[in-house]
Amino acid sequence: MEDLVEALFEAEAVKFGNFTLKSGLASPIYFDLRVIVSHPRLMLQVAERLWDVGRSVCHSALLCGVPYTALPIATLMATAHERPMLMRRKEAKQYGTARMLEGAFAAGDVCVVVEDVVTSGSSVLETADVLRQHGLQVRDALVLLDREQGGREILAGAGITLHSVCTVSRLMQVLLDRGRVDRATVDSVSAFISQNRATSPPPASSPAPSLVPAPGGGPGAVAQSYGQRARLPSTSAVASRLLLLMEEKRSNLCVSADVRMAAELLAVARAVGPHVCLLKTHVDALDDFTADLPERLAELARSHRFLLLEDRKFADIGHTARRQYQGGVFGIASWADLVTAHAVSGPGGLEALAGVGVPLGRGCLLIAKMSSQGALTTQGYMQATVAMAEARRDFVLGFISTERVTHDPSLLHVTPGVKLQPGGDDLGQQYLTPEEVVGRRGCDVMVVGRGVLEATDVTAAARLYQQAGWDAYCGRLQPATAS
Ligand SMILES: O=c1ccn([C@@H]2O[C@H](COP(=O)(O)O)[C@@H](O)[C@H]2O)c(=O)[nH]1
Repeated sequence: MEDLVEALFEAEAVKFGNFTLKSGLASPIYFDLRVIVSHPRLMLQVAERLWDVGRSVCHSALLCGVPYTALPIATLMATAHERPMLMRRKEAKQYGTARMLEGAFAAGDVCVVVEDVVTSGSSVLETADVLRQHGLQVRDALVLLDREQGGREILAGAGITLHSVCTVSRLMQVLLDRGRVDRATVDSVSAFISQNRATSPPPASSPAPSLVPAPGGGPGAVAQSYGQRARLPSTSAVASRLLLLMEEKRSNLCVSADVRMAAELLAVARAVGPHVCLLKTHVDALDDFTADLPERLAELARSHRFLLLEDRKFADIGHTARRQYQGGVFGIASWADLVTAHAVSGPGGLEALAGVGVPLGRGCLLIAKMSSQGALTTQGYMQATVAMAEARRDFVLGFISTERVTHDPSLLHVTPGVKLQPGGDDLGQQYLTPEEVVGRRGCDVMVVGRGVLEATDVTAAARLYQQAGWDAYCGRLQPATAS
């Protein structure tokens, strides 16, 4: 191991100086393991040492390298030890199969994640999430270098054991013993490491929410209670209504009542009513919609204290969207507290919807990031959606999204694709757990459809999800605000 550390130093994979990290922190040490592709012997050495530390968990597992640096390393391990490999894409292909994961596997297969450097563990978690969403079991990750900044503990919390070839303190000791660095450098690195330990992972593709202050100061959205957020001056009336209701009912559960018949819809509303803050409908998918249905639903919503969300996903030009919202056989604006809309048509569509909804006290959730595999909601699209929401704060109370797209605590994140077991369906739906969505990603409301509807006891299933969602929420609060 000592020789490997020195070889990494020689290859300039470890550097000392003053570096600004992606997070904005100034660090006295920098690891750039990408350079090892130019050193074939070193590559082989790294792959062999990783195999050594992971031998007991790798011998019957698939291997998957975190893109990109660990991809060639995992390839060397897989070929040398004849283990099948999987390749995770960073972005789904925009043509052909649109797969996020390449290679052959079956649900239940065990896969070991391979990574070059672990800091908070977020890159390993991103890859593990994709693997788990495809039904694979991920229990172990191998890493060349553990920076000892909280990644091991965070991964353990997600059920993943980290096996490392080397830690940063061991690496510094080797370099000191071999006269490659002086004592002052060792001390500054160790001070930096101990002062910059993560306690929770940042959500995928964005900075750690609990560390980001809310606009105007104070803790970020994730650390504040629903009740506190309801009372912020920037929170709209309709968002505040929902947040207070969530606090009062101790529920961040939205059941998606995707049924075919009106009687079934009413039965679901009755069965889950006490356990939800929102009931989501697709009234255009009912075989027997009648004009009296909305009032019967609204009556149940009043008696059980939940709001109605019609998941209409408006996407047309303003002139048409206005008619679809206000008129037609469904008369959505007259009964749905909230609706969903795509940002794809630009601000005109939203303006038209707001023109109808605001005078009626209604709200809108803009669709920022869909749950389905290969969704075209890219980072740029998500940012543009947030900008559009910010311009119509009187109407837009938040987003439909599988991750937080803003740290503003007065905007809500409502997340579909939730089940107690991660996985997916055969048409691209992808499921995350309540703990992942609410606890780790910091989303606010979880949308559960088939997870509840396909249960033999719908009420008991709703109660179970309500508890899981609430526990995940309490777990992310600052101690002073947890209830
Ligand atoms: O990105 C999205 C947006 C909306 N949905 C809707 O949520 C439910 C999910 O149902 P499950 O049975 O839990 O899969 C469904 O009504 C979708 O239209 C979504 O899944 N993803």
